[in-house]
Amino acid sequence: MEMISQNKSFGGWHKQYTHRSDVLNCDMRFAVYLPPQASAETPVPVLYWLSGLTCTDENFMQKAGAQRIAAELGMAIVAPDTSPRGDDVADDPAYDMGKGAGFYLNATQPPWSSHYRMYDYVVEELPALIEATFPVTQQRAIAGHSMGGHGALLIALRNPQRYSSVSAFSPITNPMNCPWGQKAFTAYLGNDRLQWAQYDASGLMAAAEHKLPALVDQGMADNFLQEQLKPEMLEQAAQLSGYPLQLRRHDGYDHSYYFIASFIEEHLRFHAEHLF
Ligand SMILES: N[C@@H](CCC(=O)N[C@@H](CSC=O)C(=O)NCC(=O)O)C(=O)O
Repeated sequence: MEMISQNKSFGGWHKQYTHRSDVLNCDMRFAVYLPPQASAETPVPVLYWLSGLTCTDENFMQKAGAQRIAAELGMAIVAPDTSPRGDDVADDPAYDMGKGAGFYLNATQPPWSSHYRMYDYVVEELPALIEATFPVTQQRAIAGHSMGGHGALLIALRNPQRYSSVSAFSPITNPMNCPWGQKAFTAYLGNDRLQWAQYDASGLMAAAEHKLPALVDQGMADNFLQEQLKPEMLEQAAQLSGYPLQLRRHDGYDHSYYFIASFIEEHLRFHAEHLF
């Protein structure tokens, strides 16, 4: 693992690293924010942030303004990339397929299956590396935006024992029934809808038994709201299983990081309630 940048921020440190990923079979980059409290004597819990289509580890760290509150709360934040990277990794010219669009699943179909295993990377490999390297505890929360909101929800729903809480901004809630999800699932998973269902947040929430605190914020001026995101599907799923979902709608907010920056403090404080 190699550190490629570091910046002091609110008394803590924002750092970027590259490392070899055995799961993804390529070199990867991630970012970590370590608050001032983090030390071998006082390890801190970690919030994993999953970004959306076209993003890298940088979008959240540079635009969300999360570092001030993370420093106050004593919470580390880890932001992975959104797909495998490198010259030998399959890609597609469209922004919603291939690099930058890993959808946090394990692809089963060629040419994607040789690298696209973001589910295993985020659930297993990256936390193991983070916990072996930095002064952090095994207390974890997970959050994300759009495609990353979908990733955070499905990963928390499938691994409730690994996280204390989950939150999302503008998540894709029902990828089996929206154009972004159907395109990605067909390419990465083939036509078997039983495989698709393993990665559908609404289906997973409707059937959930072990329930985590869950917060979702959705802007009502979001261009993707009706065709791609469909928060009402997650709401219906939560009603079916009695899931403790807090879904908030905000007039006038769009899909951008201006929306995320407006409410990220509330998400960090929500996670802190359950992490500490
Ligand atoms: N057509 C756009 C689409 C890309 C986009 O809007 N990406 C969002 C996430 S959308 C769902 O996952 C994003 O977070 N963009 C990065 C940012 O910093 O705002 C395009 O190609 O630009």
